[in-house]
Amino acid sequence: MLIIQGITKTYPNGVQALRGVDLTIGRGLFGLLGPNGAGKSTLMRTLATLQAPDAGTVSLDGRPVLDDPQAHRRALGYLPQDFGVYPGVSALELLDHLALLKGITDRRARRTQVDALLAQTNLWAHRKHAVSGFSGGMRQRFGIAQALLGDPRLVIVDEPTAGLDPEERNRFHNLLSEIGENVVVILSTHIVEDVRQLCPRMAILAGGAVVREGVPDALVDELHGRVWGRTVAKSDVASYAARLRVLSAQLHAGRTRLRVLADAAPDDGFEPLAPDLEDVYFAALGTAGAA
Ligand SMILES: Nc1ncnc2c1ncn2[C@@H]1O[C@H](COP(=O)(O)OP(=O)(O)OP(=O)(O)O)[C@@H](O)[C@H]1O
Repeated sequence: MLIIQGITKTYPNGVQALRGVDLTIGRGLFGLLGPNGAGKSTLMRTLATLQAPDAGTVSLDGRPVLDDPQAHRRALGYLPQDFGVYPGVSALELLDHLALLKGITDRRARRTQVDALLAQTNLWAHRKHAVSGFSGGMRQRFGIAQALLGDPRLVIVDEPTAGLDPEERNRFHNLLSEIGENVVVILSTHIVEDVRQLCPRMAILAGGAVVREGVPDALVDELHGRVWGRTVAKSDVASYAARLRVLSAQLHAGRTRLRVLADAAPDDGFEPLAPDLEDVYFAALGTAGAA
């Protein structure tokens, strides 16, 4: 169990990236959803003990994390947003090296673990190839292999599926959900679909604060009867947006499909829609999604 209380962070340039974040996160995949700049990476780096917050506490299984980062790091796996690798070094060599850095000094134990992780992440056949030449999906799977070194109790993955093609993304999802059976996994992302597919619990972060938290299906149910749709001419979108709470405005065959949040049909042209997680996301952000 990971308990985050009152985490705040203001950068030296005055940007208040986190404004008192409280979250309690149990075993399994937890989705942390938020737009660019919401503070997700700042929170992930804080949990990874790579930067200190101005205030707040974090505990993992009852033990304080920020007081003793060194000890905590051994229980932690982290796949950062930008994962750099040394050019020309094979997956096997690099993973072995990272295992050593993580304190797995016994040669035999290290080899056993490295081999098992390369197999688990479906990279065994590529173990002698340079990671720098891997495809995006293989690289991210390697990122998971290194994050799992040392059997961490908490695994943090920051925007891991950006740039992956659908097949690679699927494969990566399966790997993540497998891992989530045993440990706390925090998946930070701006992709609603990732959270919908993978996470039994989630939170939405916006402007450095948690604006929504819970079970995705329950959050969707709360919007039942409040989401309305209408197809309009592109030129009319602005006038609808001025008087209604537009959740999203998406082009469809040259016209615009509006999804609106309202307690009753705004006018006769609107039909009731089944809410989805994207509606929850945009309702929480209080802004319209991309047209
Ligand atoms: N080192 C830094 N110095 C100053 N400001 C920063 C720094 N890192 C992040 N910020 C600012 O803090 C805010 C939160 O950034 P953060 O990277 O945590 O958000 P994010 O939700 O992860 O977004 P993204 O998906 O774009 O990474 C942003 O306004 C960002 O510009």
